[in-house]
Amino acid sequence: MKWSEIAIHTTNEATEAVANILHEAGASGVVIEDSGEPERTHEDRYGEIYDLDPQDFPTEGVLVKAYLPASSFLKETVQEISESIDKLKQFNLDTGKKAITTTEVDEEDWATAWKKYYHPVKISGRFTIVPTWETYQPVESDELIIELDPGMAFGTGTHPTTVMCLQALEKYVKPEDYVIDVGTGSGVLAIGATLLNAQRVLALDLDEVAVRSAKENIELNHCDEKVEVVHGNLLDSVKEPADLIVANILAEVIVTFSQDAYQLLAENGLFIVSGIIGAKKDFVKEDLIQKGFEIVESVVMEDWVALIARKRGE
Ligand SMILES: C[S@@+](CC[C@H](N)C(=O)[O-])C[C@H]1O[C@@H](n2cnc3c(N)ncnc32)[C@H](O)[C@@H]1O
Repeated sequence: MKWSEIAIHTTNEATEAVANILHEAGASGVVIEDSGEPERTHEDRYGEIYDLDPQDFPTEGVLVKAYLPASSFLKETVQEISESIDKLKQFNLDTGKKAITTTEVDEEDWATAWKKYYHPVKISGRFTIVPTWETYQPVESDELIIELDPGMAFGTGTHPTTVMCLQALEKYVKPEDYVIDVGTGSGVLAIGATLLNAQRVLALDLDEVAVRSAKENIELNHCDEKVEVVHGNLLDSVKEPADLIVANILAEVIVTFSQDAYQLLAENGLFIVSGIIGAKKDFVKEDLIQKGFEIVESVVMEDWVALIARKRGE
């Protein structure tokens, strides 16, 4: 699994605000490397003094690093982060050089480090996402727990686009629905639909790694009897009509298969789409209307948009 490391060189005073921006951009964890750190005295939890290697730290200022599952949203996410950092100047915060670099890192480098920062999180009225290595006791009687180890696939469940899809599923999935999840990633939306009592779910992804990860998570959540995971491009291999199609994929990709989605959906069937950066909302909206959908709802979270569209009668 590949991760995108986004490193921002900033100042001490802006560190917390920058870390916050990275969390809001969906980072599962943020690491802070302060140039002053190696000079401080450190004790481990057994009371032994240890030294830090100065080579692991910047020579001046602070490096704030965030890790996100490598995805097609990297360019938009970096742009969003950069704009949010620029806005900090309004609060008279000196953000320093604000040099942003992105690097692809391997699962092995990051796998153990990021888990420290990923904890159970309630993301809607009923859904709580719980990492597999945490124990969690449900608080509400109707709470739905999704256990996840995103491993190498996109979908810690906490990215705004995923959260909006899960919230929409919670609102619109009806028992007995046949649901298709296009670009399933970690399988999080397919699991969500199953927990909401969808009759059957088809989860599709073009990435073999995502297909493996989705299968593992679906089994972990005891949803494998209802969910079929298939390796494939968008809706190319699908013939059977669906009641609801959900896709958290880039705007440019949504418009390439919105016609297929329309044809596959039963009358009044719903097409829930996210992965749309704010500036592309009208572009997707107009495409969906032109293909025969009516927009039922439009939801915004941070810089991202989700649209819920209904297939109008022929
Ligand atoms: C942003 S992730 C969404 C993951 C998950 N559904 C979620 O909401 O967290 C997009 C997923 O779409 C998959 N994908 C991208 N292009 C695809 C295509 N042409 N056909 C099928 N899946 C695709 C990617 O591999 C990735 O797993």
